[in-house]
Amino acid sequence: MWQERSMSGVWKVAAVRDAEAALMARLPEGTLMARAAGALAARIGRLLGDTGGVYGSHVTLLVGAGDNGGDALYAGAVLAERGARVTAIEIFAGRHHVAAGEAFVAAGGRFAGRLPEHTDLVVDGIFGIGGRPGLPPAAVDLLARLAGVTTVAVDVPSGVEVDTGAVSAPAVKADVTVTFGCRKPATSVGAGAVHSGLVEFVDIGLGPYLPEPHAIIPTIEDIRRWWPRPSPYDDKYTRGVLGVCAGSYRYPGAGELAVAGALAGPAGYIRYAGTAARHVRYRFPEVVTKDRVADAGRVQAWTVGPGMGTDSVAASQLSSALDEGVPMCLDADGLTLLAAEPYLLTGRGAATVLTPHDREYARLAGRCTGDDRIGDARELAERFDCIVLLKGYRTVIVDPRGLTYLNPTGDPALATAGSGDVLAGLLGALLAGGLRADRAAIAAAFVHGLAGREAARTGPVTAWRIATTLPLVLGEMIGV
Ligand SMILES: NC(=O)C1=CN([C@@H]2O[C@H](COP(=O)(O)OP(=O)(O)OC[C@H]3O[C@@H](n4cnc5c(N)ncnc54)[C@H](O)[C@@H]3O)[C@@H](O)[C@H]2O)[C@@H](O)CC1
Ligand SMILES: [K+]
Repeated sequence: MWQERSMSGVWKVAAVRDAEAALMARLPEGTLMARAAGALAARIGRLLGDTGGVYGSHVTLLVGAGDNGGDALYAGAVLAERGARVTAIEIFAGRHHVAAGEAFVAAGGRFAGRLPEHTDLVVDGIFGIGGRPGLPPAAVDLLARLAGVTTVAVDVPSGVEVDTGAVSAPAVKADVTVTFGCRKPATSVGAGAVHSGLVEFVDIGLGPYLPEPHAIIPTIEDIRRWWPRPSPYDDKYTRGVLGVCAGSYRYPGAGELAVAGALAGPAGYIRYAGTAARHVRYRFPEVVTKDRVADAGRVQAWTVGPGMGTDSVAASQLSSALDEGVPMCLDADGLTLLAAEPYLLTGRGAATVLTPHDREYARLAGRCTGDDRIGDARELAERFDCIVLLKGYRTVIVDPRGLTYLNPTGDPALATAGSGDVLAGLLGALLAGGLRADRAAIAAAFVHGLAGREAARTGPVTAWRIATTLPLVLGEMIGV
């Protein structure tokens, strides 16, 4: 039973089917479909309202053989009653949800063998949670001819693998996906999240019947609740001291960016250790710098890796930081060092967060990320007994027990050099501030994403601009 949080959980098909069966057994037949179709029609009505209204608009339904097509047809019936000209095209000739088809025709909708002259909005009712990856050629052809038309996907974008979000074959690219009962991986992770566009959740009453979710999408309220705040009795030490080992003679910028990210976090004190010390000292007078981790003094957490290099000096810096036995965010070159020495973390008592992008993942896992990003992250978390933050448009965060979170604030603008250095610094500061390591990873990704989006509003995004936007976002949105 996961009633309270059903808005932000993500469930796979088997769990959705079980919950639907349990709920349907208590309701008159057709109730759930009526709820779904009513909400779908309302959402389409709002979209059409933005472009001249429902009356007289041209809506095309792409209708598969199952209940997903039924939802589209019932919604089409509502729109036809409101004066839209609604055309339904069967993807599989002669096969559609019979009762929904009758209601659709009775309301004034019409079935046609080919596309109408003009379409204002297309509804993807080809496949829902019964869909297998890919689309039939007829659907691919129709979608190509409808390119550029506003597209609303029913429940999930057809063609996306529902349980993983993988797009391994042709799939619908929606502007809006209206999803029923709960969110699914198809709309929440991987390329599927991109194909879903804006996801609108419609509550059809499944909440009480859903088990523990496959993954959780944190909300801004979660982040506000978790973010450590100083008490009147705190001093700079009790707020947490973070050690940052990042940057080098060759890449001093990585040190500066990691420290900039860290300074936005809740730690009271940042110690820097590395060969970019001079640069860091000049840019941040508030940071105490040393060349060597071994000389840095006591800290409550370490961020190690960005731009530090992978030579023997870097390896000994990492090993000194590991010796401290405090929580650590290990990123970038630190991950390359770990890939070369996979037993580095064995027997470690303190939490470690690994923050790979796809190429770093491949180095660590010995294989590329595949179609199932949640599965990929879980595999690495189990292997290293660590928390893994696998970066992407929807960053996946898993703990070794398999608890999984999907960050909803990702933005393409974040894919810029040095952006990850800022994230690693911020994450480390949250660890030093005493936040549980999985939450530190989620909170850092969430706020980092918000900062990227905010920075993108006023021009091209650079890592430095993400870092300098963090305090603004924290003040205005998280209330720090
Ligand atoms: N079960 C329920 O309680 C509710 C279901 N609803 C809707 O029902 C949907 C699920 O309906 P169905 O279970 O009928 O399944 P779908 O409507 O997803 O379609 C399944 C049909 O398409 C075929 N198919 C799937 N992938 C294919 C592919 N790649 N190529 C060719 N054929 C393929 C299947 O063999 C099957 O005949 C949900 O997504 C949702 O839209 C909603 O009405 C809400 C209530
Ligand atoms: K669909």
